This record gives sequence, C-alpha cells and structure tokens, in this order.
Amino acid sequence: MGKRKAEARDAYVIVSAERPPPPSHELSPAEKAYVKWMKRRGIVLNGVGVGRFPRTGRGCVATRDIAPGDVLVSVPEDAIITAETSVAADALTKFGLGGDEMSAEASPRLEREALVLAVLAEMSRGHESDFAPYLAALPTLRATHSPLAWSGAELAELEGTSALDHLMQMEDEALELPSMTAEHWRHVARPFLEANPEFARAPGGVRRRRDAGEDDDDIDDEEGDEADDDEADAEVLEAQKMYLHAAALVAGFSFTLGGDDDDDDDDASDSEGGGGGGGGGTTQAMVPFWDMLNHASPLDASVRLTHDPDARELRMVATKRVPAGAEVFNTYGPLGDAELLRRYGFTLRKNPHGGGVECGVRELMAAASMARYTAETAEIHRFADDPEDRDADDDADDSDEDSDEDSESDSDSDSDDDDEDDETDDEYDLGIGEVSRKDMMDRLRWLRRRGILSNSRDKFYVSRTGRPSVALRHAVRVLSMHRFQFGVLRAADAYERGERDDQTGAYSDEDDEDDEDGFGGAKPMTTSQIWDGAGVDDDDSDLEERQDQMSRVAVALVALAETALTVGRFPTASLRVDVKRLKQLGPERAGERARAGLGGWRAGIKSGAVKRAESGDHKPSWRDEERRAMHRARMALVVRIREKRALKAMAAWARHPCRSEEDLLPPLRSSDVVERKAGSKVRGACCERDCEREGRTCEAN
Ligand SMILES: C[S@@+](CC[C@H](N)C(=O)[O-])C[C@H]1O[C@@H](n2cnc3c(N)ncnc32)[C@H](O)[C@@H]1O
Repeated sequence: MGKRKAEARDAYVIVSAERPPPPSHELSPAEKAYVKWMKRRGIVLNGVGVGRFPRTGRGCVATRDIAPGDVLVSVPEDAIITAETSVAADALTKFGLGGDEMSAEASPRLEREALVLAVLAEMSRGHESDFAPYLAALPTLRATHSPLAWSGAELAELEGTSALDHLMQMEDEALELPSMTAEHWRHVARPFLEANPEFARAPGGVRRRRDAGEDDDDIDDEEGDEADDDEADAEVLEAQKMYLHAAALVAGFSFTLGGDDDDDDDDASDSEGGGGGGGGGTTQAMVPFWDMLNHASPLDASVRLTHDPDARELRMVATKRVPAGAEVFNTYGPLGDAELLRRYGFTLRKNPHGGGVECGVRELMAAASMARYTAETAEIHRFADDPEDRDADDDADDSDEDSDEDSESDSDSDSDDDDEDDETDDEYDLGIGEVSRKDMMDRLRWLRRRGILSNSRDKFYVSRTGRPSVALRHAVRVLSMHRFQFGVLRAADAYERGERDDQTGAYSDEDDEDDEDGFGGAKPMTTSQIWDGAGVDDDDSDLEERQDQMSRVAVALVALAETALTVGRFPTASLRVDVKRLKQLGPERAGERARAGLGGWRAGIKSGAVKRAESGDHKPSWRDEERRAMHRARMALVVRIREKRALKAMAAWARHPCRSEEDLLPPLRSSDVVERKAGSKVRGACCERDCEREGRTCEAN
C-alpha cells in the first residue's frame, strides 16, 4: 500500500496537531467533596489522585513516581456499594435479588441488575445516602456517553454493527450490561420500585425539580410536558431516567469481585473484563476510586486489582513503574471498539484487539446457499460440456436422492427439534443448490453436536485482518456442502454414535447393496477421516471432491462479506461514503472528549460553569450539544468502518489464490488445529508467481 493511502486510511485516528492541554489535577467542588468523603470512609490513596488527561478525560494520576508492588489504593469493604451494603439490601433480598440464594443461582445479568437497583436506591436518597459525595462525583448519564443516552438518530449510525446488535439483544442474559435494559426495567426494576416506592423518588421530588426549572439533560424526554400534568406518570418517568443512569454507571464503573474458591486474594476484575466471571460466588460492586481508572489494552495496564476477604479490604497494586504526573491505567479486557462503545461509551484511537466483525447463523445459511448454487451451476455447465461425465453423474444423482430419502432414520434422536423430522424431503422438487428445511436442520444439528453452534443466535467471528474463525469455516463448510457430501458425513457420524450398528450388517460389504448412505459398499470411514481427508486416495475424484469443498467455503465467505456490505447489515452507505463522512467530521481534537463528554460541561474547572452545573443551573449550550453529537457520530463511524473493513478483508482473504486446503478446510478437532504465528509467511504457488514479484506478503491470518 502506498504511503499516501496509508495516511488517508488512518486519518481518523490521528489526533489533531493542536497542542494538547497539560494534564490538570485541579478538582471541582464535587471532586473535593468526594476526596474528603473517601478519607472519612477509610479509603487510602497512596501516590495517586484525580487527574484530567487530554485523551481520556478524567482519570487516575500518579502523584509521585510509582514502583511495581506499591499499594496505591486500599478500600475497606464497607465503603463499596453492593446489593448487600446498600440501603435496599433487605428489599432486594425480599424481592429475590439478594442474599445467598440469589448468588448461588443468579445469572450474571441479574446480579448486575441487583447492583443497578442498589445504586438507584442510593441515588434516590440524595444527600442522605451514605455514598452521596461518591455518587455526585460520577458523571451524568449523558456524560458517560453510554449508548443508553443516545438519541434514535445517533443509534441509527450504529445500524449493522455488533455494538447495536448486542445492545438491542432481548434474550441473551449472558451479555454484559447495558444490554436488555428495557426488558429488565419492565420485568424487574419497575415491579421492584412499585413494591418499594421509597427508592423510586428523584432526590428533592419530581415536582420540586421541575418547578425549579432544572434541566433534564440526561434523557430525551418528548413526553415531559404531558408527564408534568400527571405527577404519578412524572414519577415513573423520573424513576426510569434514574434507572437508565444507574444502569449506565454499573455498566461503565462496576467491578466483579471474587469468582474462585481460593483462600488467597481474589482477583477482582472490571465487571466487563471477564476475569471474575459472573455468578458462582461473585459479587458485583461499585468500588470508589478503583473506578477512576481508565482503560488501556491488557499489556499497557499498570495495576492489579485485588480483594482480600479476610482483611475485608480491596487493593489497587501497581504492576509497573509509572512516573509522577502520568496516567495510571486499568484494563477492561481485550475488547474491540464495538464492545468498548456499547459498554463504556468510547472507542480507542488504535485498538490492538477486536475490531473484527461477527456474523450470525442466518447470514451464514444464506451465503452457503449461494455457494451451493454457484458450485452446482458450474457442475451443470461442466456436465453439459462433457457428455462422458453423464453416466457417472446419473449414478451420483441416484445416490443423492437415496440419501435424502433415508435422512429420516439418520436424524439425531436426542435433538430438541424432533418435530421437524416428520417432514420429508421428497415432497419438494429441490432446485440447484437448494436443500430442504429438514436437511438444513440436520446440518445445524450436526454443527451443534460438534460444539460449533450452540443456538440459533450464535455469532461467528472474523478478525479485523479478515481471518474467519475456525468455527466460521467449519460452519460454512457444512452448510455449503452438496447434499451427497453432507449425506456421507452425516452417515459416518450416525454410525460412529451407534445410531447405526455395524453389527446389524447395515454397513457390511455383503448387505450394503442399496448403498443407502453413499458408502458404496465400503466400510464407513470415521467423521474425522472424512473431514480431514485422511485416507483420501490421491485419485482424481477424491481430490476433486476436496477442491469442490474448498471452493464452496471460499465462495460462501465471499458471499457472506459482500451481502453484508451491500444488501445485508450495511445497506445504506458504502465504506467509501463512511470514510468520507469521517474525514468531514475531522480528526478528534485534543481535549475534545473532556469538553464534549466525560466531565463534559462539569469539567470546565475554572469556569463558572462548574458551579452552575453543580447547583443544577447549568444548561448545556448548543455548542456543547454539537460537540457531543459529533463525538458520538465519530465513534459510531469508527465502529462501522472497522467492521466493514473486516468484512472486505475477509472477502479478499477467501479470494486470495494462496489459500491452502488447511486454511479453507481446517481440521475438525481443536487439538488438530495448528496455530500458525500471525504474520508468518505462507508460501504457495502464487507467492512465487505474483506475491513476491509484487512485493506482497501473504499473512497466515
Ligand atoms: C471506570 S470509568 C473511568 C473514569 C472516568 N473517566 C471518570 O471520569 O469517572 C469508565 C469510563 O471512563 C471512560 N474511559 C475509560 N477509558 C477510556 C479511554 N481509554 N478513552 C476514553 N475514555 C475512557 C469511558 O467513558 C468509561 O465509561
């Protein structure tokens, strides 16, 4: 790639040359009150404080040179907010969202829901909360940049991305907050607040806030005027806004404590970092000052967070040297931009992780169907051109039909889709590339049995360099197979699992006259042998067969990418248009984030705006609003562009003539998968011919 092109590509990640403002350690009145509160609650800061940084906004600053092993912060257990330490502890237990019973059985999402309600309950107590100065120092909903506060138009910018897909997911309890917030509001939070109305009140009461003309800057409220007429409705609305705020705070600022049975210190991870996992002896917590840490990728993190249950203390321990004045970072995990945006409301200028894209099962099925059609049309053309093939193909067609007819008895007896098995294929006159619904169900079941698929909403990953995950390649391979090919695989599988007993003679050489499952009278091979091609004779038909499967996988991957980029998930704007729009928005300006977002208008330390903001008098200016909208649009575009690039790269990966059999048809068992080092050079016929001549390097991934 030419230098000029490389520069254009990365234009959006270059922060403008404008000199960034120096880090500021000056505290706002709310932050000063927070620091005093921490002292009162026994929280000890040793060598760190609240700082402001041009790229990350507010964060944790080293106030002296820090050495590895230094204990930088210690927090007594009773200074953290959990479902148990909150004012709502008893109410939550009564409601089934607290206590031991809950921890044993809880889904991670419900455990977090309990913390959301605990935070909400504390917020509703206003100044009377034991945690009031801590909560007052946390950002408003809008200042978190959480997509929970984005308008419909802003969210539309994320259409097609995994960020929006996860955000809108309505069933997956395993997803981290803020997914399923609407469902939990309806089915958990609202009933809880109806049973415990004392936790549903905005501090000072709705009437007083409205009469005082306080700006409701946290949520779009088109119904505000109407709601004003009806105090009950207004209170529900107010409670819902506070709930969203609490949910965004728990999504972006909470931690998971515990999670293993060791007597040693528990490793505590950011709740979204995944180290502590969810459920099974974990506790969700808001931990003062730990949450001052901004994110860096795992290798760049400078602290370890630990929980010592015996000492009833949580500690932040340095793992690296950090010079005085520099920012101290935590890691939220090896997350791509879509997840960083969905969960925390930011994207990174350069992100070594993720940045790829996810594809759903339906997309895979459509692409595989295209690959089947392409392969079979090509076969027909070949057949038409070469009459000698005709007899052989007639035979193959017969066995193909037989294989379909027989599929009833091959089906998975312990499948939960058994009712599907009543349908037979023969009623349908299947066209080129088509397979019956039953055949498709069989393929999906096969993938499920192999652990490649676990439910119909599963996602398959494509790395940002365009490399499809092994599972994705396995899945498209099975879905795009010719009916006969799949029949052979399925029959071997049934035989292996004992559904077809060799001793009955079903597959014996003598009785296999009907060649029901396409074994051609031979003893069936194992699934792995068929899959990996072990024992495949070097004769033309076997090699052709594998060549056919390779090209089906390649075509399916190309179709998957191109459909997604055009008529599928990104139907409205091309990659080129997105890049142009991003350029028009211009690069992120130093300090933009601090001005537009976190700490936003509360962060103008020296301006009177801070005092006004904290007294509730400050209205964000149109300029503030515009900056924030631009910032969100830029983040959405970054996510879209990175996902589109991954799709484009996958199409190029699959099309590349260098793709070997091992690339396209990776071995079935994970132990067989030979991980090649990223970036290692793969030499193939085309490397010598084209790639090397053109100075290209074919990457292993
Ligand atoms: C745990 S808080 C960190 C402290 C926070 N900056 C504050 O002012 O309170 C997490 C939030 O900080 C912001 N953040 C964290 N890491 C960031 C980064 N590397 N770049 C930009 N914003 C970041 C995100 O808005 C995120 O939701």
